Amino acid sequence: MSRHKLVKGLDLDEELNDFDGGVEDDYDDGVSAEDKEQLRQGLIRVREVIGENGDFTDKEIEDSLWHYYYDVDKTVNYLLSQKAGSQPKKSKKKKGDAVGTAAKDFFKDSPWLNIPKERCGEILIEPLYPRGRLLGGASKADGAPKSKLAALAAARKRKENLKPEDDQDAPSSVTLLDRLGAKPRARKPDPQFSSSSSDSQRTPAEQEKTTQARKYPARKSPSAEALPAEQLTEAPSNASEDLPSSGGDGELERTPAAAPSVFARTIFGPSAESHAPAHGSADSRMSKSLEYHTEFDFTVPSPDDVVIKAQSTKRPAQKPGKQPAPQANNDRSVNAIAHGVEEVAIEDVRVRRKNLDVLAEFGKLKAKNAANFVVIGHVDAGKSTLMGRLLYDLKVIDQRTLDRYRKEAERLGKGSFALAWVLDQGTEERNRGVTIDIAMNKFETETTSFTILDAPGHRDFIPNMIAGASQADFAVLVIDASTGNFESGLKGQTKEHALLVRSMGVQRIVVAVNKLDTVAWSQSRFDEITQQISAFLTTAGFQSKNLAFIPCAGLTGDNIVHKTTDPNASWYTGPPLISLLESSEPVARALEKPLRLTIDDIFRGGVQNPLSISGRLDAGTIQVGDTILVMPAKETATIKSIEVDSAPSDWAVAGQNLILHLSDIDPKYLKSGDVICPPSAPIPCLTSLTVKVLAFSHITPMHVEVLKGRLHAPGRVTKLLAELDKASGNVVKGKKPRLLKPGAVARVLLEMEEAVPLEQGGRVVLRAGGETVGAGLVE
Ligand SMILES: Nc1nc2c(ncn2[C@@H]2O[C@H](COP(=O)(O)OP(=O)(O)OP(=O)(O)O)[C@@H](O)[C@H]2O)c(=O)[nH]1
Repeated sequence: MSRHKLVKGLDLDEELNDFDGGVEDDYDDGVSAEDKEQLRQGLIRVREVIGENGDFTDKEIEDSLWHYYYDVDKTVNYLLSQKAGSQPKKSKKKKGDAVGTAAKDFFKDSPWLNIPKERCGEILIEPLYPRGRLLGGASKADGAPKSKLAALAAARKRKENLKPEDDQDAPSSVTLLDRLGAKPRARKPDPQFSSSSSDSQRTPAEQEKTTQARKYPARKSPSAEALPAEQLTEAPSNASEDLPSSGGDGELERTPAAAPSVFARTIFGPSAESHAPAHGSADSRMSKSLEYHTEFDFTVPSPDDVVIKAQSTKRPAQKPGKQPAPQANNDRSVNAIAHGVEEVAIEDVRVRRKNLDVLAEFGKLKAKNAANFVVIGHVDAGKSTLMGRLLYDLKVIDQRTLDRYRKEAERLGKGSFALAWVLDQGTEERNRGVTIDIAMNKFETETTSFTILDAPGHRDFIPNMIAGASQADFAVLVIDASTGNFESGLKGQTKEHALLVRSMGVQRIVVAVNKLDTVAWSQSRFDEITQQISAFLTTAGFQSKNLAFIPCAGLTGDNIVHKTTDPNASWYTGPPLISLLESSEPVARALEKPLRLTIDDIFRGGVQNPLSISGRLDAGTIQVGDTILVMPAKETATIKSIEVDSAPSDWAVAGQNLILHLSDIDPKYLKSGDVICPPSAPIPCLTSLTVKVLAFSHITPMHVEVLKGRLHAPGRVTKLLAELDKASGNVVKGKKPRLLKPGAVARVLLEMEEAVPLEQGGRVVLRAGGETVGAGLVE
């Protein structure tokens, strides 16, 4: 399966945007912009529903909305019941009605309310102190009543000022992702329940601040904790009034047992009330008959923590203390993503560089030759079918899979595309019967390990074809030999593709004259096509010795892996396609050059690898633990692990197709087309470059898109500097070009809208208005 298709599917930005826990960066006065918008919309809707029925202030409505987590119905119910004075007062509450009507309403859609009485547990403890009321209310310390929102804002500000010491050294610009990665403070013992001396050493004012701050955690979902029964039955009031001073009588320090939540009380039903001793008595806190209740020291790990820890120690990847060291750059949010994921899954393993001599390792390997080839040609020439057949005949895909494809393709009325589906995995590709993006597949012969880059033939997807061509060592040009189609292909993408691959540095082409079954294996048709294509390719700069032609039919498998047995094709005595592929010379690898890898794709490589990239190593070597530089972002990252051709490896060399799992970088610094290089030898980032260009169509000073692999960057041809002699490359004197005609070679000046990672010798393609207008070399 295509690597691209296998690993795509993660939109980190989207995932990060989806994350809403603990984010405080965009809070203004303690209320996030999102909350404000929810409040604004909620207010409008509540006003619409209430109509004439209430003279509530905006603040009252907003406070109710806040507590009901923007649930308009519940807010309206509450407000109207307030107005009607129908809420039963606490003192008048019936025995056994511990939860109250409002709480039941709140949970009315919850199936667990119907628990048979005999299965209900019993709660024998009452809340240790009156719970904050529904809307919390504000501290009246300053004499003026504050709304819940104002209290929230104030609490947040106080919380900011009360950051623990270990946070104070952190840079002020802590990113969202850092927060994601931060160890949750909630895991620390709650000082309110801690009997530590440090707590008792704090001043009452400090303890008051802590209490206030803790009252307003980041909102995620309505919690039962926020809606105790008493709160649901009483008007908004000053919550702080209801809370005992944490620094006062020390009651809280002595009584760590939490009060039952509304959820618990709803589940346990009336028993909680009926068995509850008088509130505030010592018995209420330490009932002897309460088998499951023992004093719990919150400063030690909870039973859950113990179990989780025990489970985690069974997994080697979860070794505590193996977290990567904190990085200098604190908004390296990828680190934080990794941490965020690891908080809930598996802890990271520190990346250790083994200081391998990669070239020596590669020498020892005695690996097979490796070659990437791009399959090009006009739309519907039969490229995917041909490659599907190749993979099938080589037993890379089995009969069952092919039968399944055939069945599904027939169901869609596209039975003839079954083999193409081996490569075309996308739903849209299958529905439309058209390749859209490069599909990568691998196969091996005795001598060579091949990577197929199946390119789309349709003109709309030329940029994807260019991305594939940029990674290819040679090309297979597929030509539809059927009557009329060869001719239309010539006018279409057959020539354009051939020119493009040549421009990208490809020197060898195997021409598959396909669909010969449709012309009864006519030798004259084959000869005619060979002649025309050969003439074109040699003028496009391919040497005759680097051209090979083969008559074949991908659909029937003739001359693909096995020689045809069709009597009409007896005139052909040459080898099948696979032999021609194998005869390609091993590619010279730029092993000694500085590391260069153009990012092809960025994705989540798994739970342990939240950020991964793929691409072909153009030059140099790389090993696990290396620090790399991403250009043009100029950000560094660490190579956490490497996959070469989908197998884990400690190192990789030029010419290999890799997946690199990264750490210590924010994904926002990565995009397809960026270049990975060593910090000691960065690729230059250019805003202005001179290019020796071959014009495919007319070029004047104009806007163009510059493509190199997956790099697509807008720019402008600002000057036609000189026209060059095609043979010698020398400047043609006396000619100041104002326009380049198709076929002309010239030196042009390009100004880019932003810096692009390109260096001398880099091959680029220029496109404008959906057409390829030229291709060239950066000088
Ligand atoms: N008769 C015959 N039909 C073929 C042969 N090869 C492919 N076809 C048919 O040609 C149609 C197009 O085949 P594809 O493999 O999708 O062509 P493609 O070049 O990959 O198309 P794009 O990638 O979209 O440009 C399908 O209906 C195939 O069944 C062949 O050798 N003989």
